[in-house]
Amino acid sequence: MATYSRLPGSVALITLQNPPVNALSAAVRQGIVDTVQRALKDPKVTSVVICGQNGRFCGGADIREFAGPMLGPPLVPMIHAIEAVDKPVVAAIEGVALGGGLELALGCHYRIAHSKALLGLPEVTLGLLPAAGGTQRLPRLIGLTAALDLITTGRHISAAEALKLGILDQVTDSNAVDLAVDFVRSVAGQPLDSRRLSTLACPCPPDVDSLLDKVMAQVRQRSRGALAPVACVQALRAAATLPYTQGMEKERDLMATLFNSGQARALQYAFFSQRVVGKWSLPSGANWNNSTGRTISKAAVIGLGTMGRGIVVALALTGMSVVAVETQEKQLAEASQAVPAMLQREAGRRSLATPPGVITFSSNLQDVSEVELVIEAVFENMALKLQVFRHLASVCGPGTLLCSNTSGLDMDQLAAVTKSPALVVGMHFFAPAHVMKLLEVVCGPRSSPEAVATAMQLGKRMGKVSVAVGNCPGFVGNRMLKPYLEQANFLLEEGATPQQVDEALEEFGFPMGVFRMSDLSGLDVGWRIRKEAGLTGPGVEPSRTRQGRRYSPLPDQVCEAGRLGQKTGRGWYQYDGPGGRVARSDPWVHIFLEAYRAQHGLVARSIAPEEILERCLYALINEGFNILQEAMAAGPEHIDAIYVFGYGWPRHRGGPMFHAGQVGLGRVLERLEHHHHNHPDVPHLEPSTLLRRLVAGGSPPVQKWREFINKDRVHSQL
Ligand SMILES: CC/C=C/CC(=O)SCCNC(=O)CCNC(=O)[C@H](O)C(C)(C)COP(=O)(O)OP(=O)(O)OC[C@H]1O[C@@H](n2cnc3c(N)ncnc32)[C@H](O)[C@@H]1OP(=O)(O)O
Repeated sequence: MATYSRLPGSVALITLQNPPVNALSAAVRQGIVDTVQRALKDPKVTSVVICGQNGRFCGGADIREFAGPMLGPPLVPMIHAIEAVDKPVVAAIEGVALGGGLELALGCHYRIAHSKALLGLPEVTLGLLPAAGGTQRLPRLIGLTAALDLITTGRHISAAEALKLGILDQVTDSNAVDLAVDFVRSVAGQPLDSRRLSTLACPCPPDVDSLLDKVMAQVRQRSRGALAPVACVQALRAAATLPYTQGMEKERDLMATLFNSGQARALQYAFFSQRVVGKWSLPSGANWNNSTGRTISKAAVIGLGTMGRGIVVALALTGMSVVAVETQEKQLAEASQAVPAMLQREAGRRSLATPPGVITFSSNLQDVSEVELVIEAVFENMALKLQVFRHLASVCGPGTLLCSNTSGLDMDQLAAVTKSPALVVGMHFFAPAHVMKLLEVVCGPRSSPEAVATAMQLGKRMGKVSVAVGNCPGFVGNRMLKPYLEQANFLLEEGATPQQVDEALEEFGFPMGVFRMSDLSGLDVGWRIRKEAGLTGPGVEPSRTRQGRRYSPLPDQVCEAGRLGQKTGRGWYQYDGPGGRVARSDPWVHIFLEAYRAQHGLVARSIAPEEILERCLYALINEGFNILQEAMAAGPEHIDAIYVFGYGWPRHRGGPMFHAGQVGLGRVLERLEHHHHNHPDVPHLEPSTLLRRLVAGGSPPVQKWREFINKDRVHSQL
């Protein structure tokens, strides 16, 4: 709703009220329409200020309402009516003015903001465009070039930047509403024509067409199949080339197409998934709301390889002091050069309010005795990690939280060698750890609510999307990746080339196909994990089966040929040299694949992109159903957030579990059955019991899956 009050000096104050972000729900829109009418009719009112309750102007349209029928007054005529009012209307912006919130402000005659306010038109991130006149008014106010940037990226900007761009008229460090009230009194009675943005011409550079073509090309390349950024450019072309009324018609038509697209639903689901995962819970009943984490001010990181360095930077960026330990002198010397430079770069990029914490480098594990939390980030080797944990247990006090940045090893085994297993949790970062948004917080069977809460809070402080997961091999992300990678290798055995597999996945929307990604991360990484699992290495027979299941030794053989990927200039592709970035097809790989197939009596066949996608993606999704069944993830949103934020799953496809729902669970089941029939020696293709149960239950939407997940799970940890 919106409240109305009359202040001394003939000012009407309209306050939007819909906590927590004063989203423009039907009730709020109705409230605005009614209160604006009241101000208009009241002869004692000469001017109007619109603000939001609790220091937040408006977070835009109420996204939750998008799923249902449109009720209440629509935004477009409401904003038109405000613009047409013949008494000055000022938007007093505190907190946020986003999406429809900023569009409402653009319909006002003046905009005044607090210096800490954030403004933006993030609709594109929800698969939409600013369709309450945003694509037509903003470019008329700040020019086409700046509007293209803001609307196609959806980025939030500071009040200072908004002032510079001309979106704001004034910025204040004190109360924005008070300033707006004073200001509006001072402009009462002045002409308003030039303040009505819809009546202005759109400032454009001389060569509008070439600018729009250039931006369209950039957007298409960046968006990897997403529709909304393209529609944003089309709407802005209309703003630059058509009168306002026709521009609005174009905006409306484009919005109608987007609004009903699967992509908008997927992106809105991704928005809420990101928030759902913050609300973790454990089977004990402990959850985000009833558990208190510790506030960490001093932490340590053990191991300063690529991951450890990134973690040190991520921690220091929160302002805490960090002890960075590396026992190998050469590695320590390199890290103590590299880490401060990384920190400086990242702090500059983020324009931080808090100065970064102090980092102390040491080769002595004893130096972590005073810290409150330790993150071990040594090599992915259980014996080594156990050794470090034993050492930590003797060096640190019994109240120190001990975390491991393992990507899939048993956290409970590590907890068992410590004095306080309840204070042990996994913190699985993704490379580069100071940049990547995802953090898997691995809850072992003995992890206490306090330990989980501390790790989740710390993740949030580092700006991560933290997802609590259960303790199983590979946790959630890497466990699902395994059948995906396995299928990619099988497809090579059967006749595909690395390029064909990568192209199908990139066309789907992944930034990189599996083989390009493997070259980037290094083929030795997976090889070492497989060696640790006894699947490869000296003494292991190079056959195509392991423990009665199909196995492809292809990646082992490529790695053992010294082709480690980009770092050696050769992997699944060839590069210009070690460290090269541009992948080119390598005749060596094709000859190698032919020889391999001949050696194993395999006859190459032509494989369609559809089969590549089905086999890779449905195998991954199937494992997601197993994970849900075993409660290693609390819900499909958790898996989807992990894949969107950590594994490059295209956001406009929501995540693997959401995608399964969009494809149709029945279809996914049928194709898995088909592929399992053709490959009975691949257990990962055998449809999950949960998937079968969901299909038998009428394929409910993803939000209802929890009702079908077996309550008497064997391994329940979440
Ligand atoms: C005709 C159609 C026109 C569409 C135009 C639009 O306006 S589309 C919407 C554009 N607006 C946005 O995209 C803003 C989305 N919100 C945010 O970016 C952030 O929530 C925030 C406003 C920057 C606040 O961030 P903060 O970290 O402080 O809080 P949360 O993100 O955790 O949000 C708190 C709760 O509020 C819910 N919520 C936020 N925005 C909206 C919204 N626009 N509609 C509905 N609900 C919203 C959010 O889901 C959180 O809810 P919980 O239940 O507490 O999880």
